[in-house]
Amino acid sequence: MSLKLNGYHNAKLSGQNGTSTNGHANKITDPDIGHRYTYEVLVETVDFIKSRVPFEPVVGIICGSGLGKNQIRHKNASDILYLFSEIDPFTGSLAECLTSPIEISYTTIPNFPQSTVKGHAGSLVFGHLSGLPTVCMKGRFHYYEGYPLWKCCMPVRVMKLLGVTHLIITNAAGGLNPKFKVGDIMFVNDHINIMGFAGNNPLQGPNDERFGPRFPPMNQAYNRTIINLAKKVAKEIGLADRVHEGVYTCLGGPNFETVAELNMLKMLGADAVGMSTVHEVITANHCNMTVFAFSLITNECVVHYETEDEPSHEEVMDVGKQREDSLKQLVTELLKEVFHLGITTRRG
Ligand SMILES: O=P(O)(O)O[C@H]1O[C@H](CO)[C@@H](O)[C@H]1O
Ligand code: HPA
Repeated sequence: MSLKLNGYHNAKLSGQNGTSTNGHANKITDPDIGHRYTYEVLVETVDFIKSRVPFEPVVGIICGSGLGKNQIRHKNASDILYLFSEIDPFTGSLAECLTSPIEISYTTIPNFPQSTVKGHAGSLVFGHLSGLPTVCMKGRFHYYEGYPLWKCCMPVRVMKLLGVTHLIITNAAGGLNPKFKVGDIMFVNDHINIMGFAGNNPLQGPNDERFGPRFPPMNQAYNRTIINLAKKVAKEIGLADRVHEGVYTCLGGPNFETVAELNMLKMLGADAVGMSTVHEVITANHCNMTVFAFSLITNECVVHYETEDEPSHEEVMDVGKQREDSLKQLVTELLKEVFHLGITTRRG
C-alpha cells in the first residue's frame, strides 16, 4: 500500500529492506529513501496516461529552457491547457511539431512533480513526429527547484514504461569552448557528473532490477551513430557551421557560475555548462534507452574578470526562441534518419 504525502510516496521499494540487490546487508539511514517512487507507483502514473493516450510512444523528447513554451494557465484544473499569447513570448516549441497532439498537464497526472521554472510549461504532449509516436516533455525538473535528482528523473522512467526506446534530451547551456558562439548547437558526446562527484546521483538508493542493473556503464551514454547522423542532417539543412560536438557538465544551480568555477570546468574538459540533463541521461541509460542530447548555446560563459557581461535566464530564453525553427527542423529530419536505420537500444 502506498501513502501519498504532497506528491511524495511512502511506498515500499523492492530490495529496500533486508538484503539489497547487490547482495549486501542494507541498513537504510537516509529518510528520503522511503519516499522514492517504486515501480508500482510509476505503473499507476503510466496507467493514468495510457487511459488518455491511444498509442504507445517510442520517442521521448525533453525540451530545454525556452524550447518547451513558456507559460500555461489551467482552466478549472482540467487537462486542457490554455496558452496566453500576451505573456508567452514564444510562437512555438518542439512539441508543436507533433501532429494531432494530446496535451496533459503535469498537474493532472498522478504522482507527477510540478514545473516551477519560466520557460518550462509543465505538460506532456503526445503525437506523431516524422511519423513516429512521440511524447514530449514541455518542462523538465531541476535540482535547484528543490527536487532531489531521483524526482527530477521520474518522467524518464515513466517514458520508459510507456514504451519509449529513444530519448532526445535538449538543453540551454553556456558555452565554455571558445569556438562556440551564441546560437550554436553542441551534440553532447559525453558528460562530467560533477554532482555525482559529491555522491549525488539519481540512482542512489536501493536498485530495482526491473529498471536496470545496480552498476550501469556510462562510457557509451550518448549514441555514437545518432551523433554522426545528426552531423549529416545538420549539413543537409545548412547548419554545418553552427554545430559542434562536446562534453556537457551540470551544476546544481540556480546561480550562474563564478569566473573561477567556469575556468575550473574548462580545465576539466567541459565544453558547455548547464543545470540539467546529466541525471536524466544516467537514468535513461540505466533503463536501457538510446540517448541523443544536444545543447543550444545560449550564452558565452564569462571567463575573464574584465568582462562586464552577465548571463541571465531572459537571454537564455530569447536565444531559445530565436533558434527554435532550426532545432525543430534538426530533430524532425534526424528522427526520419534514425528510424530509417532502425537503431536498436543499448542492451539489445
Ligand atoms: O537545462 P535547461 O532546462 O535547458 O535550462 C538551462 O537554463 C536555465 C538557466 O537559464 C537552467 O535551468 C539551465 O539548466
Ligand atoms: N550556466 C549554467 N546554466 C546555463 C547557462 C550557463 O551559463 N546558460 C544556460 N543555462
